[in-house]
Amino acid sequence: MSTNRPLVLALPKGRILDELIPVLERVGIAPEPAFFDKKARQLRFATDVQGLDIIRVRAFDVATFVAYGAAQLGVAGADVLMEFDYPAIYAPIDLGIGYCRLAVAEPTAQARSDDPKRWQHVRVATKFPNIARRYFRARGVTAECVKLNGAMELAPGLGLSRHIVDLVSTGSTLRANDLVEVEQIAEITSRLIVNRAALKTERQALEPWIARFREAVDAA
Ligand SMILES: Nc1ncnc2c1ncn2[C@@H]1O[C@H](COP(=O)(O)OP(=O)(O)OP(=O)(O)O)[C@@H](O)[C@H]1O
Ligand SMILES: O=P(O)(O)OC[C@H]1O[C@H](OP(=O)(O)OP(=O)(O)O)[C@H](O)[C@@H]1O
Repeated sequence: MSTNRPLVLALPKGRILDELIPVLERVGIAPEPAFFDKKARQLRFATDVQGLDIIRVRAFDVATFVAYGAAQLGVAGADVLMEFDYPAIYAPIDLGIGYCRLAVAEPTAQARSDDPKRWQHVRVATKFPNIARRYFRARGVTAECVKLNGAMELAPGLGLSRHIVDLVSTGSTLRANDLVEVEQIAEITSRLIVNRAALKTERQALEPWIARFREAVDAA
């Protein structure tokens, strides 16, 4: 079965976007000019490909749009995919962009005497409570997670938690806030994601896109 509605590709509006633009070029998708204007209020964009639109949403919301089938395709960080763990999402291709790592950090002074092997119960401020809980549970540690949407680095200094779980790339945010990475949870890159049900019902339309993204990554 196939439908005539346009395919929707959900892309994150933040930092991954700059790295995505050359990938889109290699795949052969040219969005309408307004897509490149970060100040534009438009959220849905036509492309030079008939029957393919792009939506620009928050990084976490890419996974939600694709999981619910509102978008058939998307690009999401492995951090977002691990946090939601949506069974409806298939993530076939590592695009090799948006590299960072997910880590446990704590104040530099605390790290001098703290021994991670002795942790039994930790309170953690994080944007990723599910990942953090799973990670600590696997280590036999009970984690009480305080969900924040940003600026986790403030939490230890203000007594909200002794540890944070956050994304780190250059490490400059940790350094600027007197924190140090003590454990790495996962290496993160962004993936092409596909709604599993759509892959069955709209296979003919979707499979060529998966192949083109794969070729674009192999050619990079
Ligand atoms: N240093 C980094 N910090 C945060 N995210 C990074 C970093 N490097 C790469 N990433 C990737 O970028 C994604 C965050 O993208 P984006 O900048 O759009 O979101 P945000 O601005 O942090 O969040 P929001 O959309 O809620 O404002 C992460 O999910 C991760 O996969
Ligand atoms: O190691 P670095 O290169 O310093 O990058 C890490 C920082 O970048 C991210 O924050 P972001 O800028 O996305 O803001 P947010 O905390 O509001 O999401 C992340 O949450 C860290 O704070």
